[in-house]
Amino acid sequence: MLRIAVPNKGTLSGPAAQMLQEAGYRQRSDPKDLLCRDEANDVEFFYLRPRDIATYVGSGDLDLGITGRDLLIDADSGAEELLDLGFGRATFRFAAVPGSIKGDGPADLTGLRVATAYPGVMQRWFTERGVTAEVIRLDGAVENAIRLGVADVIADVVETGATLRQAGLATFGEPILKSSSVLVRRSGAADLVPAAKQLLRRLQGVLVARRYVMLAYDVRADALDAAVALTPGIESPTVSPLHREGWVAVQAMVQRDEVHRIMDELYEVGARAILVTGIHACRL
Ligand SMILES: Nc1ncnc2c1ncn2[C@@H]1O[C@H](COP(=O)(O)OP(=O)(O)OP(=O)(O)O)[C@@H](O)[C@H]1O
Ligand SMILES: O=P(O)(O)OC[C@H]1O[C@H](OP(=O)(O)OP(=O)(O)O)[C@H](O)[C@@H]1O
Ligand SMILES: [Mg+2]
Repeated sequence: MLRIAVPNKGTLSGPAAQMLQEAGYRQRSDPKDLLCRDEANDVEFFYLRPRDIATYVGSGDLDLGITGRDLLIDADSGAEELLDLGFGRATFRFAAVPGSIKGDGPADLTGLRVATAYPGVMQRWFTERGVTAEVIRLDGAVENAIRLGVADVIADVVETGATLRQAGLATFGEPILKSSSVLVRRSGAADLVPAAKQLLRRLQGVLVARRYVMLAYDVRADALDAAVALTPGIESPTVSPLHREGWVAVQAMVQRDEVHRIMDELYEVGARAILVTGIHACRL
């Protein structure tokens, strides 16, 4: 039975379970459950702290896991990214009291105290740049470390930036990394077993279903080339004859975030009855 690690709490937990459900897997009904067997798919889900997931997968005790890219890098435990799952996007950034740091380059941090819940990410970042700084490991509420005099600078997850603003801090410098939820496996593991390949394909299918919509419209045959140039689809659009002579119906997948622009342009080339429908599942 395939063994998968899923976040049990926190930002990634709900969206991870939702995505697995959309991919056709059974998920726990009680948030206190730490194990859920999906007999039909021959998969067992273990609900774990997202920070621990790379450790279990890196050791080979679990086959695959869902965690954050920042947590994967921080753990440095022999697990590697297999697929970006697209939710839980955040940047990992330096922040300080505005004006308190003399510059925003790595060397400007020399000798400073940097508080973070991601000491592995930070140690590596400093080592790679040959900068000596003191990394202070905290568990959370890192923003408080500066006003409490424990650190000069923090390095933390920033999503909306609201937490930093409320603490009177501002980001500086380039983002340390861009994080997202990721599917991970043991580094350098042999080929995926069939059940793991199937899970990967299903998750890729969910990503496509989320990214694309189905567009259908009618257009005069003499404007078909112009319309199809706007909606080339994945392989090629489906074109079927309409009962009304000289008209055809077209169906093609288009990216959700482009659909309104494409509809405007289709209308301009003469397309009518332009309809958009969602895709619930997909295997390309
Ligand atoms: N707004 C956010 N706050 C915290 N983590 C976020 C946010 N957005 C995305 N993430 C990602 O979620 C992961 C951290 O999840 P984790 O469950 O450890 O912390 P959390 O969501 O802050 O929960 P808690 O602090 O309550 O334990 C990281 O990969 C991080 O990049
Ligand atoms: O940019 P924002 O949208 O404000 O989100 C980022 C903040 O959210 C998280 O804190 P969390 O609430 O998890 O508390 P913690 O520091 O105790 O983990 C994270 O550590 C940042 O502080
Ligand atoms: Mg947190």
